[in-house]
Amino acid sequence: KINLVHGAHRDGKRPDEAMKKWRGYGLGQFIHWGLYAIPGGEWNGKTYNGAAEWIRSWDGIPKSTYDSLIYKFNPVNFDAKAWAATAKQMGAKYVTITTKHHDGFCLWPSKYTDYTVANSPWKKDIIKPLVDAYDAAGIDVILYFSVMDWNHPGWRYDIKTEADSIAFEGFKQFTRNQLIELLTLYPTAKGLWFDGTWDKSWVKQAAFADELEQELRKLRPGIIIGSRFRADEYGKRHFDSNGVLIGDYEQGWERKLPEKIADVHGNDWDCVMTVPENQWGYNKAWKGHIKTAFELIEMTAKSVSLGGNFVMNFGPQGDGAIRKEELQLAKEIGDWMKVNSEAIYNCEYAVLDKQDWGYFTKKTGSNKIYMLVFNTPINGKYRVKLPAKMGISMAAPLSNPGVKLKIEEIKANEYFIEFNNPSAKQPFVITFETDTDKKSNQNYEKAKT
Ligand SMILES: COc1ccc([C@H]2[C@H](O)[C@H](O)[C@H](C)N2C)cc1
Repeated sequence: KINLVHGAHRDGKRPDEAMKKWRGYGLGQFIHWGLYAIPGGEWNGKTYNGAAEWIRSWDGIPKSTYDSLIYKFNPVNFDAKAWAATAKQMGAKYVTITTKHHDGFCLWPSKYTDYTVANSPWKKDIIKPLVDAYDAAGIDVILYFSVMDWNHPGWRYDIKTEADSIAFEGFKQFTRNQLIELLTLYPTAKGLWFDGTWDKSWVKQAAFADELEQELRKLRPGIIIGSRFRADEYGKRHFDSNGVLIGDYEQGWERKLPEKIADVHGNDWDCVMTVPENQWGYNKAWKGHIKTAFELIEMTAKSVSLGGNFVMNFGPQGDGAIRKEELQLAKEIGDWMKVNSEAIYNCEYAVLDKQDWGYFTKKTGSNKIYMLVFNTPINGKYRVKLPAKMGISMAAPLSNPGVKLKIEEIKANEYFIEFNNPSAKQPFVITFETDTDKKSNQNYEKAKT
């Protein structure tokens, strides 16, 4: 083990109530909204091929021209309650909202820069109504904050000269001021989601970032900060030089999912996912592969089955309305969650071998197991392997608990649960209970000798 001052200060899952609540969310919403939603991936009739929220970095647009988009920010169709209602009916338990993306435009009236909503035609705070609306809907709010700030004169990609160093010192104080301002203005926020922390300039600030993280945790006890905020003194990010996760949960799962439980190293984690292949901010061209509700539900099931949460991104339009395709997905996911969310909320890795028909989840603190079925076996028999001495009882469709499904023990600790569900067009859930004393329940049929 290397002696580290600014590596991880804790190992393993945080045991406190705030983190237990986070662990049980299952499904979340990401919102990417800002000036980039106005051009929506297009400029002077030409489409930008990168991610729409990165359009400022496109050679095709002078930076000052992009920056003057502030004078066009007037989202007449913005309705915080409507956004929260969409998330509520979808079944999201938390939302991560961009307060400031890389372009430096602040959706709150920060007093540390003029580049905020206060100096736009809209004038009003966007974050406050959103925090209030989501809090009222019972959806916890996490504030996304990009450290990299293309608008601030003190930002540097690396520190090469004395002048860089002086400028960046000012930038570091500005960043600290804005973070304290956000936690002070929006005290109900449950976490900070940091981005724009990969450049050398910030990676070299191990001591400053470590002290700042500790200051923020003292200011807001219980606040949740993931592995994207800071590097250790050797420049290691996410996992420190001893391989220990820095922060409260792993934030490396961006547009990708772990395959097996070993991939998550016993840590908390969530996956943040775009609906198109790689568009976070609003992009007019809704092109390439657009994930269906079925795919997004399967990613949610897979995430929870591996002990994580799944966060689906929304990129509201420049006028403040959520695009109809995203509203439709939210509706379809919500309809599925209405029937099956018991298998998602407050569930965890079931410590059972994955089977071809889908994913296992386990209700935290109970012996209830859920089988989330995405691939129905032609013979209607669902294979389940249990650890030795563990029994299985009362298998039933989650949507129809009165139906007792036949359980056949086909060999030691291996069972078929029979369920013919030919009309299934949507993923469905079978549930059963395990108990440690196998002798106690004889309702499974011994394999025919
Ligand atoms: C350099 O590759 C990047 C950098 C930043 C991102 C940003 C996206 O703009 C979005 O905010 C995502 C959550 N974040 C990682 C994506 C890819």
